[in-house]
Amino acid sequence: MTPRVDTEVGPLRTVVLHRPGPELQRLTPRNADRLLFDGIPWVERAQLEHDRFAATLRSHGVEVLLLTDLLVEALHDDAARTAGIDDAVDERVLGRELGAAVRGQLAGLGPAELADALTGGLTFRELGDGENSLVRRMHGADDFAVDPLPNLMFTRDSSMRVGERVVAAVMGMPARRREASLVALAHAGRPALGGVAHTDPRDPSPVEGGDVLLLAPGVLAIGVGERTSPAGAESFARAMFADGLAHTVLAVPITQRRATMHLDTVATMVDVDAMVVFPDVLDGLEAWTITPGLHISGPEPFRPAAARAMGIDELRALDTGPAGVAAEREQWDDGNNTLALAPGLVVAYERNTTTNERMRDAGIEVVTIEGFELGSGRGGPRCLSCPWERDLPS
Ligand SMILES: NC(=[NH2+])NCCC[C@H](N)C(=O)O
Repeated sequence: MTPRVDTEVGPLRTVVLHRPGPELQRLTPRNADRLLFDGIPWVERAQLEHDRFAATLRSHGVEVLLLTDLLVEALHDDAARTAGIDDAVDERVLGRELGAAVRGQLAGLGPAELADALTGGLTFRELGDGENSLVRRMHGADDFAVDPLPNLMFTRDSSMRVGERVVAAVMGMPARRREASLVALAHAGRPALGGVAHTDPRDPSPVEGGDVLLLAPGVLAIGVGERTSPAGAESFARAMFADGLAHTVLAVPITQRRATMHLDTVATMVDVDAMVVFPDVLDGLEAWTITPGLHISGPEPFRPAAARAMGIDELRALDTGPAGVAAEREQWDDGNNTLALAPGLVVAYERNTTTNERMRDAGIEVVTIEGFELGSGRGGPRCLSCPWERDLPS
């Protein structure tokens, strides 16, 4: 039977994570902004935190698939190798001659080394000796000939599973564009896992997984803001309806700024009828309701619209603490970005003490992990995980 994911909170069986690797080693104060990091992580420590996160999931009976393992396996296949290399080598940056040389260099690598190069990138210093190229001479030795993908560990954003379907995202930010094709490639090597289908390969409108919340079977919320555009939400809704994967899609406007880059930075589901929400947005959150045939109504307040679509009386909102500085600090540190292991059981960063306490007061069981280095890219347990299989909540 093909694994499936229908909700945010059904008992989690299998998840895809990416253990941060050589790509994090590339971050410097000069490139961090462009590569979407707010700090320079201590890499070994980030890996340790990630290993502990994976161990926490395993101790709750969750099978953990690591993206690098899938990718290396996929890169045994010639077509996959060519696709990965084609996507990584940008002739607009390298020019024709050097582009060909870099292709040749990558083609000579074994699957594991190629996976390292595709995720960690290549600097001009790391290119083999070769032709007398203006491009080579005019670039600094530490400039990137192939960009690294330091955000790859946020596996939630680059692909998502809705029902049986795995959808490769269309990434909104140039720094993350290649992640989605790399992830698609990694999964394509494992057809047993269900395969990947793009919403529509001709459609470039962005939709990132951090914006897509499976509120209940057949009911999706899509944040529209910095990463997902109205056109992306519309085409995603159309694709979901066409394949019978949703009966209602709620498009939820969120402020276009760094702190609220995805819907899951301000709200995540913690139980079948409850979310943890950043108090500053709680009252203002609205939704456009879209149903098959692209019938659109709204906007109206989000929670009643969501409850109606979900067929429940009320969608409970637990907040991050009283609006103000404390809540703002914890929202920035991904206090609202929880990963549910089952209804009423979530993984959260330890540091967000107020939010965690409030969730516990409301009867939610909170398992904490450290996230001091992992969080420097602005992502919490939900962003760091792409559920591959969940049971339906009972
Ligand atoms: N689903 C999420 N909230 N993901 C967080 C992604 C963080 C990443 N550095 C970015 O800016 O893209």
